Amino acid sequence: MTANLTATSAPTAVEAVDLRVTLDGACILDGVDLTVAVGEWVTIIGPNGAGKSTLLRAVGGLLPASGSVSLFGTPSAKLHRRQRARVVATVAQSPVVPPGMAVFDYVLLGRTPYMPPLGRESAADLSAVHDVLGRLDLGRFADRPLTTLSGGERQRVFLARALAQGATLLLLDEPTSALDIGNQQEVLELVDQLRRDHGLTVLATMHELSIAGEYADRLVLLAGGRMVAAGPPRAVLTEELLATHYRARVRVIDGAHGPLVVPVRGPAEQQS
Ligand SMILES: Nc1ncnc2c1ncn2[C@@H]1O[C@H](COP(=O)(O)OP(=O)(O)OP(=O)(O)O)[C@@H](O)[C@H]1O
Repeated sequence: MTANLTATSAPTAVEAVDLRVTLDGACILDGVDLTVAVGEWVTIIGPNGAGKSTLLRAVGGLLPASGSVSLFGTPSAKLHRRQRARVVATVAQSPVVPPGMAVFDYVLLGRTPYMPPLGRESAADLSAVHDVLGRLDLGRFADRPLTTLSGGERQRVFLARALAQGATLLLLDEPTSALDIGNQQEVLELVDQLRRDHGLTVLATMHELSIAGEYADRLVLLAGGRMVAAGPPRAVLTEELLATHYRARVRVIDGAHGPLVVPVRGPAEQQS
């Protein structure tokens, strides 16, 4: 089991203990302990295949895992699907977009946990969607097919659906992977603002290390299904840890909002 990540005595949004996931006979998560305080932003980093998405999905109850997960003090196993959906919203790496579906209808899907089975949306559901579209400056896109939006606009719609769900824990799997650098910053600033305005808790995965460190309160470094480091960005984004676990040659520079990780080439003789 890896070291516990408990950093504060604040109420916890996520408490995962000895989380293990085996898929097709392969051990993908190998005993991970993770605590995320209410209102905190924790980002999971690590090389390709480290188990980042698997950890996020296990926390969200989207795949079977052994060990235990509690969400806001309630064992996740005791939450029915609809109850869990009111607490935690997941934005997948590439959400499936039903062809031709308009933005409004897509965001309305976020209200499913509040609708009776086979029932229709209520006035409160419609009002919640209008509200969230307004807050995210998406009102003008309401009738547009989602597939016609740009990557950045679409990412805002995915967040809108998660917010319409009313959940206070956001699980974001590489929320910026399809975005240019400007849109990356815009989307992450938006998440941070929503976090501050609405007391959301954020657990994300990310490959952009400098950006990960600028926005997260704490980073978790996964490698081979194990947590190999965790703590404030300055403690995790070190040249030594990144060389060991990413096999990356980098320089880490002090930035105003956290360490900045700059990839550097090796000496010329090593490149031929
Ligand atoms: N159904 C499955 N059967 C066997 N192995 C699987 C299955 N699903 C995922 N894996 C493996 O689990 C490992 C972890 O996958 P995961 O997607 O969690 O990694 P990741 O850290 O998010 O990777 P990336 O950064 O590339 O997105 C990978 O080696 C992947 O091939």
